[in-house]
This record gives sequence, C-alpha cells and structure tokens, in this order.
Amino acid sequence: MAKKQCQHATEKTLTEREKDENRRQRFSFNEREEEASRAIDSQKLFGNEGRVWNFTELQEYCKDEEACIKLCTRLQSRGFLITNSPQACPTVVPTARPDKKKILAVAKKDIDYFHARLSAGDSIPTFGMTTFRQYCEAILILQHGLTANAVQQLSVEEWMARKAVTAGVELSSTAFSGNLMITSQEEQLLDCYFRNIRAVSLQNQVAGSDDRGKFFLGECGVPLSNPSLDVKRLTARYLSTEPEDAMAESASSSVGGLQTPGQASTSSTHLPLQEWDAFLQAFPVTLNGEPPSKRQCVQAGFPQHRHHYKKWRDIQLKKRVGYILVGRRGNPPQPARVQMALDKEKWHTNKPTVNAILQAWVAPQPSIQDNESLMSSIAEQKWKGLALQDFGERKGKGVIALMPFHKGDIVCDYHGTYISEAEGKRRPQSGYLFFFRDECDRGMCIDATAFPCACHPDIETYGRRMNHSRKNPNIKPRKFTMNFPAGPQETILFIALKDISVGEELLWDYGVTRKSYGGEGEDLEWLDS
Ligand SMILES: C[S@@+](CC[C@H](N)C(=O)[O-])C[C@H]1O[C@@H](n2cnc3c(N)ncnc32)[C@H](O)[C@@H]1O
Repeated sequence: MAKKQCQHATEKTLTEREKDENRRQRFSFNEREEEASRAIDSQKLFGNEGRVWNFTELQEYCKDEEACIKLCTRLQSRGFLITNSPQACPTVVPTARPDKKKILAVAKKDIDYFHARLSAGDSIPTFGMTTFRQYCEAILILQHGLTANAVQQLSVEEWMARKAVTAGVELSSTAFSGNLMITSQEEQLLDCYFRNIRAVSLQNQVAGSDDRGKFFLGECGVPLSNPSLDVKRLTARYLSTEPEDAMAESASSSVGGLQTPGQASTSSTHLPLQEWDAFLQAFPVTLNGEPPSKRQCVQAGFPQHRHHYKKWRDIQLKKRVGYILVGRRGNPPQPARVQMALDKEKWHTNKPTVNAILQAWVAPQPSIQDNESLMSSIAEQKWKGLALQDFGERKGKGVIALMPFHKGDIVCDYHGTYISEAEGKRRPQSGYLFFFRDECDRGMCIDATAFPCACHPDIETYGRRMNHSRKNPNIKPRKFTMNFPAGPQETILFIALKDISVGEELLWDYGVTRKSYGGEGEDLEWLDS
C-alpha cells in the first residue's frame, strides 16, 4: 500500500512538473505573442504618423467645402486617416496591398502559349522572349521568395548540375539550388527559357561582352542588372491600370518598337497573344498592301483595332526597309540612291525615311582571316555558347552547345602550344596533340596537354575538350591563316557541319587529322555516338 502511495506521489510530482513546464512554455508563448502584437501596433503607429489629419485642420488649407471634401476622399484613398470628417465625406477603405503573385496567374496564358510555340520549335518575337524570361524570374522571386540578387547570380553551371542530378528522375519537385523546390511545370518553363531564349541572347552577344556563365541574360547576352525591375515591368505590362496608350508606349520602348495587343492592355482588356496570330492569318502583312480598316477588323472579330493596326504597320515598315536594302550589302548605301529606290515604289503611306534605311544598313562581315572579333576570341579564348559536361569515367569531359549553331558557324579553335610534328611525336601521347600540315606543307602539332595553359591560367579552353565521333560528327577542324596584327598565324577552327541544337555534344572525327588522337598505332576503343 505504502509502495502504491509512493508511486502515486511520484506520478503526481511528475504531472506537476509537466504542468509547470507547460505553464512556462505557455507563458513564454504568450509573452512572445504580446511582444509581436506590440511590434505590430508600434509599426502601425509609425506608419500612420503624419498620416492622421483632422478635417477642420484640412479646411484651414482648403477653404472651399466641396474641394476640401474631395481632398479628404483622395487622402483617405491613399491611406491617410481623416478624423472628424463630415458625413458628406465618404469613408474610403485604403487600397489593399496588391497580391504580388497575381501576375503569375494573369500572364500564365501568354506564357503557356509561348511555351507551346517554343517547344514546337517555332520562334517567338523578341518581346515574347523578354516576357518569358521576366516570368521565369517572377516565379523565382514571387513564388519561391528568392532575392533579386540570388536570381541575378544563378549560374548555368548550377542549372546543369541540377539537371544532371534529375536526369532520368521524374521531374517533380526538384531543387534548382540549395533547398529551393520548384514544380515540374516551373522546371519546364525554366528549361524552355534556358534552351530557347538564353541561347538566342547568347547569339545576340556582341564581341567583347561576357555572359559570365549567368543563367539569366538580357537580350544582348549580358547578365541582368536588376531582376526585380524585370518583375515590376512584367507586372506593369499585365496589371497596370494606366491608360492603354501610356502602356503601349512603355511596352514598345522595351521591345524595340513592337508591341502586342495583349502586352499593352490592362488586365481587364488583356488579350491572349494567339489573337495576333489569328489576326495575321486574316490580314497577312505584305510589302505593298494596306493595313485593314477599323471596319474590316471589327467585322473579322478583332475589336482591338488600334493595337493590331499599329503593329501591322510596324512590321510592314521593317519589310520595306529590308526590301530597299536587298542587294546593297557591299558598300554603304548612298542617300540619293536610296531616295531613288524609294521613289520607284508606290508607297504613299507607311513609307520608310531615307535616314531609317541608312541606319538599318549593316556592314558586311569581314572574311574569316581578317575578322577582328574572331581574332579576339582566339587571343582571349572566349567562346560563347559552350559549356563543359562530364560524360563519365571513360569518355571524360566534353563540350556541349548552350546556343544553337548553324551549319558553317565557327564554334571555337584548337588552342595550345605550336611545335613541330617531330617534337609532337617525341612528347608523351596525351590525347591532346593535334597534328596538321601548315601552308608550306611542314608537319606541325598543337600541344594542348597542359591545363590550364600558361597563357590563360584561369579559363577552360574548349577545343581540347571536344570528344570524338566517327559516325556522328557535328563539327570539323579546318585550318585558316589568321591575319593577326603581330603577323599571320595558322589556326585550327572548328566549323559546324550541320545545325546544332542547345544541349548537343560537339563531336568531331579524330580520324580526319593526319595522325589521329591517341598517337600512331594506339588502338583506342571510342564510345561513338
Ligand atoms: C581531346 S581529349 C577530349 C577531352 C577529354 N574527354 C577530357 O576529358 O579532357 C581526347 C581524349 O578524350 C577521350 N575520348 C574522346 N572521345 C571519346 C570517345 N568517343 N569515346 C571514349 N573516349 C573518348 C579519349 O581519352 C581521348 O584520348
């Protein structure tokens, strides 16, 4: 009995202790809650400081009763608190903070449309690419809470590492970086951006610029300077309640003169971009045709006549400029000749100016041997649209395309130390020796064994990493004598044998060099793809 009582006492003591603990926890919880609510109150007070006005005080500044009531209403709508306001002054609830994520839902229709077109291999206009990129940034910032800086810093390497991890795995809820979870649908959009839009930005990159391996690039292939501004622009384009004309203005300035009805309108009048395609089918843009009249537009089911009309004319104007410039690629066009060419056409409206045509003229590309931008790529070993990928133990690393290359494009060079063929044969056959015969039919060798090379200690030289394929090569090496300022230099350049898409490995047939890789007589077992 005593034992039982003792046990009972222990149980009771334990329960008391537990109760104490609960009380302590509840107390600290309550304390925390109180602290939080004090913070909220003081924040409110702080926010309202200077925002509380008395109606009588307002009247001192605004004597006219009617005007004062209007002012009172306006201030209320901007979040000011007006005390002592008369009955005539309606109480206005301050505008609620807009739901930031709303943009993701509103723009989704257009994004899905672009996604479908890009996935089908179709091209989309520049404004569509910008919108798509901005949407991808918005997903990461608004949906996943990444900071603008984090989005700016995302790298291709990170993306590819993530893709490698998910290869062969269901694409649901995978992490882009760290513990960021993105849905399979978001992943597909980001991948679509990476494959189709980033690739085009790289193609637009001018010599001397650098993408620094960043995932998000602006239209000219350089890293973004302000992703949050991109999100704001996207939001403004879809959700702004500004008058349509003002929006059309801002949309056209950001997309190089072209705008879409869908992009430019307010959320309530937002039109899907498919409508423009349908419009083009009904009224194709021709060199000499007339844009459809308002009546024709309305009859064909396109009430947003003004946007369609303007865009139709913009496209026709570009066509006309291109038409006048056809066949004038050699020397810069002369204003008088351009004027004569224009006079021959029966274009009474939407006629390009001589100046616009002169400005649109692009100087012909210099020959490969004299191409300065190519020479600087060779000298600096900066090649755009390439990345390394690990293909496993046997094959090692290789190079993949990050942008499409067209048949005939130069991909990169074979960089290394120039030595004689005899010297190359004496050196250990590392698998990085490229043998060729020079202009004077002397046996030569480029030794790319050393990594990093002495002249570019901080970068990857891609030529030495290109793997072999006898059956499916997509590039081939060709010898050029480049006219460098210091004198001519024999250079091996890799040329695309066919169109190459993003993600494809760049492969060449090692058998095409005089002595194939691996050195004479060595029988390597190639993993031919
Ligand atoms: C010029 S290097 C290519 C880059 C190399 N994979 C690396 O990781 O640095 C040539 C060497 O790559 C390997 N290699 C290239 N293509 C291959 C293939 N199709 N199958 C197996 N190994 C290959 C061979 O070891 C060859 O000697």
